[in-house]
Amino acid sequence: MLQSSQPIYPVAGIRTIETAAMPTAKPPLMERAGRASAEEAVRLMIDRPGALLIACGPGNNGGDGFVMARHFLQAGRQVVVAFSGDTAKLPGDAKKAWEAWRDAGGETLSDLPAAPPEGWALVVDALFGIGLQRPITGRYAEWIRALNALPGPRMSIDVPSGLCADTGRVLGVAFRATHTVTFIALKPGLLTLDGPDHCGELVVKRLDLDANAFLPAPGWEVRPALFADQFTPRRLNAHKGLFGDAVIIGGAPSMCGAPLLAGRAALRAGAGRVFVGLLDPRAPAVDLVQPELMIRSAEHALSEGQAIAIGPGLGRDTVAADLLRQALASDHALVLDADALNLIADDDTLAGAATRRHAPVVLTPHPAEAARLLKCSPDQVQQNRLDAVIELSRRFDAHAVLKGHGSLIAHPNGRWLINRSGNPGMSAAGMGDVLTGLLAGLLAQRWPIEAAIIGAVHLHGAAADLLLAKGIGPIGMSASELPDAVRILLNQWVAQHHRQ
Ligand SMILES: NC(=O)C1=CN([C@@H]2O[C@H](COP(=O)(O)OP(=O)(O)OC[C@H]3O[C@@H](n4cnc5c(N)ncnc54)[C@H](OP(=O)(O)O)[C@@H]3O)[C@@H](O)[C@H]2O)[C@@H](O)CC1
Ligand SMILES: [K+]
Repeated sequence: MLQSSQPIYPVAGIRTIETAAMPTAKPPLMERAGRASAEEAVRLMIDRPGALLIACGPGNNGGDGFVMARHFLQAGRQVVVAFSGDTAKLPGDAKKAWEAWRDAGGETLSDLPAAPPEGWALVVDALFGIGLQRPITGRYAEWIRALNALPGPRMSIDVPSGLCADTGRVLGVAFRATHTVTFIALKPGLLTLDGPDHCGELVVKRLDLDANAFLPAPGWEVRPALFADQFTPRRLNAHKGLFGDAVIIGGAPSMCGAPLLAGRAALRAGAGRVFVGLLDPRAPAVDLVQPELMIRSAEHALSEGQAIAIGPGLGRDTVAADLLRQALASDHALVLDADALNLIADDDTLAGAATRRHAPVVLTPHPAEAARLLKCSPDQVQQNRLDAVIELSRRFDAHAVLKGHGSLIAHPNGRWLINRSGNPGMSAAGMGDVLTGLLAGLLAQRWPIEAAIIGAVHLHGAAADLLLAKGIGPIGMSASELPDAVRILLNQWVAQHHRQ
């Protein structure tokens, strides 16, 4: 079954939902959060006898930890709680949770104890959640480093402490969880930049709240269910004309590999025909590995096709700029990648032509290209990837994909998504060209623009995950291996969808 997508809220949205739900919530939300954490912890401690350690912080995240500790104490499990703050300064709900823990007979240590000889059954991080305001220093930083050094499973409550829940940045130092239980809904920072490295396995506990009923979700996690409408089985009486023509433009001298990779990906995504227009006058007339690709001069190829992707290996000279101008003037859906993005970043006239286009435009930058387009540094883009992709989409009135782990997609209508497929095997040359080709291939088959973008981004990562599962990578995974995996997945998903 194709799992449905989950909503994503920045911290401000989670706060709005909490504030609306809190007055009537029975049992209170913190009780639900502590209980949900305890249930998840039980699963992680199967076959792990002995004590668990819960490190509690000075806010409500710590409160969740005290509730969780009380559940284990009452169930007769040995649990050790460390809290270095002043209980008198705990916020209301957390103070009640500490009192209930104390009244149940729980003891609170003011420093981390030494681990028992057999190790902890589980280490729980209830130090900071969505209220983290600044980099962690001093005693809390020491605690996090010490906890990270412990063997065995490590669970974070709501957010790994030290991770910014909105951006995925590490503020000072962050707890490295093997499991994270997050409440109400996903948050962007858990899914992009350094978030996935710190969350481990991520589980959402909704606390019996329907978040969308309180506040419509601004963002969504990418899942195949979002583009499954396009999974049409092919009629027996099909012919290539039904599946459209994709056009890839690029390949200046010494850079022909990039558009050829994109072309192969477009074929594997199912395009009826793929034209590759190369700028290099001495380019080979045929791709001997993929002779189905129809290699043309760039000018010639531009007159073909239903969907155009321009940029892989394009170069930035006047010939390239002129081709980009022609592509922008066409009526077709247009994917801009690599040097096409760099040209637009450097030339206001080209940027204006991209922004004013009637047919859809998709920008697919990596962080450095995004920085050039936004006239800032790659670091600034990475500091807040979500804001960056939304700003790109707004500024160019275009669809934007910001690549990198936890790729982000923003549409001109304001909707955004985060993709979770993919792995470090994709940190290799040519992977971006494959994404560009997939997009062109799906657009050529007349997938609606949003479905094509979401589908291409997800397939791209899922194909790499399939290779990884077969032992092909992450080390040494290469871009030319991806298109075959894309084909397998796409056919599987279409068949699966029609069996349901
Ligand atoms: N609200 C609800 O309904 C529910 C909330 N729930 C739970 O509450 C969590 C949010 O709780 P929260 O708002 O109290 O924030 P939290 O993450 O505990 O941290 C705030 C404390 O940390 C401090 N502090 C911050 N940064 C610091 C730093 N770098 N270094 C040192 N101190 C720092 C900050 O101090 P201050 O900035 O005021 O000096 C304040 O004392 C949420 O993630 C979920 O787990 C669930 O129970 C469900 C219901
Ligand atoms: K935490």
